[in-house]
Amino acid sequence: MTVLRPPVPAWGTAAPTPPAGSRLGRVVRVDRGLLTVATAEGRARLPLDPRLRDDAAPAVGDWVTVAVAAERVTEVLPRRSALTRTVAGRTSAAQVLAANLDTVLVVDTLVAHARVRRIERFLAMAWGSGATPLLVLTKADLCDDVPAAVARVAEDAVGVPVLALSAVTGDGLAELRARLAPGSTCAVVGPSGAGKSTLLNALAGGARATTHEIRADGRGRHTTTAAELHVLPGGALLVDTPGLRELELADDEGLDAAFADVAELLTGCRFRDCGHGGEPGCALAAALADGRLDPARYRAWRRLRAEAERTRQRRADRGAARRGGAGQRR
Ligand SMILES: Nc1nc2c(ncn2[C@@H]2O[C@H](COP(=O)(O)OP(=O)(O)OP(=O)(O)O)[C@@H](O)[C@H]2O)c(=O)[nH]1
Ligand SMILES: [Zn+2]
Repeated sequence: MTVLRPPVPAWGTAAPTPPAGSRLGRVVRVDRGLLTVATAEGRARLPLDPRLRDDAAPAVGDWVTVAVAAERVTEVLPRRSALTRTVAGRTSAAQVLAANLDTVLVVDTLVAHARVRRIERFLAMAWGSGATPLLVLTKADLCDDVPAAVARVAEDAVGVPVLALSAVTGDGLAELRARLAPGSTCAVVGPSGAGKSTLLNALAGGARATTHEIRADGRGRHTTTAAELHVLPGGALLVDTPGLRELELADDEGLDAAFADVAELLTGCRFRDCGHGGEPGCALAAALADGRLDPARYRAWRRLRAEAERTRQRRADRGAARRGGAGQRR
């Protein structure tokens, strides 16, 4: 096997035991058709065993087994957690963006957003992945009253730690680094312009290669599709996943966690199948009426729930079509 670079020094706190007779590796980069895998011997660019192609493709962060003699990845080991998005289009297949994450950094700015509304879906996505979300609020240098802004957001981000920082002054960066344990794996998600790239660069130091390239034909910038796992100076591992723009919830797994307050209220509805649309004894209606539930938060919950339901329905339809014997795979 061709050793390209020294191996990833920190193996992750939960490295599985390699199956007998094979070598264990972690996927650190995915390019079209080729995986860069770090093993104890070093990094290698390897193809996937053709027999595996019909299965879910490995993602950055996946633990895999490598057949040394054949120089190929033979097996993707079960994932502890996975950050997924639904691929746009008719099929709504879930694409794994990053596997085996411990922490998902949900990034937004402290400027001009008093509430957590626009990142609720990212929090839900983080909870749904099985990892623990950490809310990072950037551009503290542009915010007049950081503690007040943090307090407002923290109120809606139930159960999620909130950290404020500035990539310009460096304030708060040390606190964030201290939360990323050596050997743990994290990823960064958040809306456009939130400061994700800037934060990644600040965390990774020189370790991160640019993901923006100038197109040879002069038609402007494009973002490479490669996702990559970087080793941060402190020993934590960071998944760099470009293209998280068109986020859609793949399921409602994360919703109850992101909206724990709403989920709690729901248990009080008189009817178990309450549609919360004016039925008698609806606990949500009562909470809205007496101000315990913020109407905007309620609307956000309904929107995300409907989105998850549409995705679920499309998946079910697709599954039914496949079982119907059309014989079209993938
Ligand atoms: N003042 C200040 N500006 C910042 C900070 N962090 C990022 N910025 C600026 O905010 C703008 C957006 O930052 P990016 O890092 O490109 O944001 P992004 O989330 O990666 O955006 P997309 O690539 O569109 O997803 C840039 O002009 C940054 O220089 C900060 O802490 N303070
Ligand atoms: Zn109800």
